Amino acid sequence: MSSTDAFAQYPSLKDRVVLITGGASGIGASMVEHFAAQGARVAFLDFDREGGPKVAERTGSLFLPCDLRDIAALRRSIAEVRARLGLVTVLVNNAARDDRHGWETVEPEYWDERMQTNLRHHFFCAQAVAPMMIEAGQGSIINLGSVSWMKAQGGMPAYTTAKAAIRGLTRGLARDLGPNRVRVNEVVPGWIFTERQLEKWATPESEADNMDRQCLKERLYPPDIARMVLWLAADDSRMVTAQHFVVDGGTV
Ligand SMILES: NC(=O)c1ccc[n+]([C@@H]2O[C@H](COP(=O)([O-])OP(=O)(O)OC[C@H]3O[C@@H](n4cnc5c(N)ncnc54)[C@H](O)[C@@H]3O)[C@@H](O)[C@H]2O)c1
Repeated sequence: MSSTDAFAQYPSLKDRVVLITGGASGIGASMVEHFAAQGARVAFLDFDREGGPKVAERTGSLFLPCDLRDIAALRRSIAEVRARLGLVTVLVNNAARDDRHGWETVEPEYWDERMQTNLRHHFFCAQAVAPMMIEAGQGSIINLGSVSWMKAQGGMPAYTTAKAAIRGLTRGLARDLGPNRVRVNEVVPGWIFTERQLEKWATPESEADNMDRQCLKERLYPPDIARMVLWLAADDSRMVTAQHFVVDGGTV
């Protein structure tokens, strides 16, 4: 990152139990690092058995291997987080996969798998942690959306459909859980230069096109998202719920 490495410390995050999905790489790994640096007690679920242990070792966090498409496994993992760390009061629903697919070739099985990867586990993780948040008297759930559908981006209709649905999930759950002091918000990343993006999709042309559309003429990196997520998790945002926050350098 070209900006400062200094970032805010939130006293309310110290010792808080935080659960992050997809923490083994990319934006999720940065969030694990940022929450650990706040003194939070962090657990993350991911099916990457190579990357997960490295992030866990670097940050002193708890890595539980889990394929989030398997709801029974997800529920077992979250019960284990509770047993080992205590009541989860911050959930970041981050895991997803932006595989490209042509609209002509999509079959029902593929469509369903895309929903399982990009949408379904967000709800079931929230369902599993909400009772802990209610017991604790507070909670913050942060769902990761995407600007792709807002920009009418093509080439991955199942992904953009799932990501658009994150907005509805966020607002519906915010209404249901608000009386119990559980907040639900969405962070919407623009194009964030993770290893996967650099490896898979970044070309000089695509980057130049994106930079033309950004007001701020710099690349965005995972910490730019992690720092917005910290604020939404902390008590500093105590009356903020049912909202979405776009972090994209001002893309039109
Ligand atoms: N990078 C971007 O430009 C960008 C843009 C818009 C939105 N987002 C969103 O931000 C979030 C993080 O994206 P990223 O770029 O860091 O992605 P990434 O691919 O770098 O990391 C995603 C992580 O989720 C894990 N994961 C995926 N499917 C899983 C499953 N079924 N079970 C368990 N773990 C699984 C992966 O192993 C990986 O560690 C996603 O929700 C993504 O849609 C990213």
